[in-house]
Amino acid sequence: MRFTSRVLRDVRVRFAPSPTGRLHLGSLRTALFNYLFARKHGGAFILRIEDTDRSRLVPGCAEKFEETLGTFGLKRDESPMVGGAFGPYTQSERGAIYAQHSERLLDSGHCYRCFCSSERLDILRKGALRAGELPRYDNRCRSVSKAESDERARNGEAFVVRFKFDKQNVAFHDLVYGSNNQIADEGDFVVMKSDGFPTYHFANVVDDRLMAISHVIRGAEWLASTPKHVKLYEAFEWTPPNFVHLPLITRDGKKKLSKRDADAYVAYYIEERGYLPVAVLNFLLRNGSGISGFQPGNLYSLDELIQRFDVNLIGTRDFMMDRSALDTYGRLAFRSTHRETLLQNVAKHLKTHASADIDPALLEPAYIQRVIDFISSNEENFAAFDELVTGDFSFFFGRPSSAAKLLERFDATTALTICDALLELERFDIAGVKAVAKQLKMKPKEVMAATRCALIDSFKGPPLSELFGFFSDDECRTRIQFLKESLKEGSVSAKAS
Ligand SMILES: Nc1ncnc2c1ncn2[C@@H]1O[C@H](COP(=O)(O)OP(=O)(O)OP(=O)(O)O)[C@@H](O)[C@H]1O
Repeated sequence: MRFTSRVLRDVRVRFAPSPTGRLHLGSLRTALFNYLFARKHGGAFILRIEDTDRSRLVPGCAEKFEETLGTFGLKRDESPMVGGAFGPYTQSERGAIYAQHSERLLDSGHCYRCFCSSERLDILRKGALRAGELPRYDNRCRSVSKAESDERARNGEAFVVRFKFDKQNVAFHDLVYGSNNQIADEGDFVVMKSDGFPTYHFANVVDDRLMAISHVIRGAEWLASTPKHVKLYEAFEWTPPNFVHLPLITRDGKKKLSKRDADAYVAYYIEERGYLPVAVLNFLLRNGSGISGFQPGNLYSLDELIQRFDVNLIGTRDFMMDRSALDTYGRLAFRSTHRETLLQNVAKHLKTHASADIDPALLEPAYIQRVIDFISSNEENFAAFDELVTGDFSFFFGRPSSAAKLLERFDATTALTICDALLELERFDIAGVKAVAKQLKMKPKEVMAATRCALIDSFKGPPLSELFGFFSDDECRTRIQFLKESLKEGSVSAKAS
């Protein structure tokens, strides 16, 4: 069944992360698809916080999710912070709603209380595993009479609420994966835990219904649980929403990227490394899935992505995280970003990440502008701001901090002699360096290499003539003088101001 790509009525989608860690690239991709779908069809994009797993809560996460979505321009129409007519949008604040709905299914006979101890469940689980089977509850408490169940609950006995799961006729249609009857059959599943909190499945169904969600767009790891949800909708006599499961970003082609992967955090790429958000979004879509006319290597704005988004084009193949592609988009993003914005972002990143004793003059817009012009005039570009702080272009914002690099190629006496001779120059230019080479009876190439290293702490990099054009004579002298001092002290760790 093809999905008609037109403006639909009453489209409401939700991105529903659990606040158990920072947002990672996989979740961001799923959030992006939700957002594109909502905007494409004139609908609402909702953020719901699914915090029913109390044991894994990380304080502050939910607020950070809102901030991160904002950073990427994924504007929420409703959320815990934005508010909205269907709130509260945090599941832990919806306890009374779940209790009331579980009562409803207890009354209708679709659910029952289960008093089995955790020891008994453990024995069942281990027995199944020993037999090479999937653990499955044996539905024992189904046979406890209503009167006995009420009595035991009144007496304060601990219980969970289970749903009578009939796995017949559970097929459903998914807009990406098509007809589906995958099923994780664990027997009658829990809807309310003994701590009074709902399970993911139950809260999800109740909230999606009460929040009038038209399309459930989430990662494919939930495909196998969807039959449970379908059965819950049936029990409530509700029409299920449309299901749109998305392929997952994997670490290695198999394992789903998750909050436990330290280098998968969105904040790491934006705040630490300094990639522009639009670069990350394009990176996440780089296999073209869901985007009409997608050309790899092109950079698309969020508006263009909305225009091109088509749910029928979402493929079912999982997507491996290959970070090397991110730099390509990083470079494209810098090239296409408005100068003013770029300047502000560079300054902001430097203020946070450069060393505390950085010369304030280096943070002036005019200086940053010169750096950017210099880099782009060399047909080069940076992919992320951290290249200006710790990477190939860091020499613009920090002087060499030791003579270690120079000593990789020159012995200390030769290095010192070259520094002394360079410091005698009135002007720093190629002719001056050649004159020094002649005076020291060295090859010009060698003295040029030493000079470049004194200026930028590297034997590679822009032509020396351009470096002389960029740095003032005073700055060249300061850098060479510093190196001379370090060589004299024999120190390799002295810090430049
Ligand atoms: N690797 C992934 N690729 C694509 N979507 C994902 C990925 N991981 C999670 N999602 C989706 O992102 C949404 C929010 O997920 P959530 O915040 O619970 O992250 P999670 O990584 O699944 O958490 P956990 O740490 O419990 O594994 C869900 O719809 C989920 O299916």
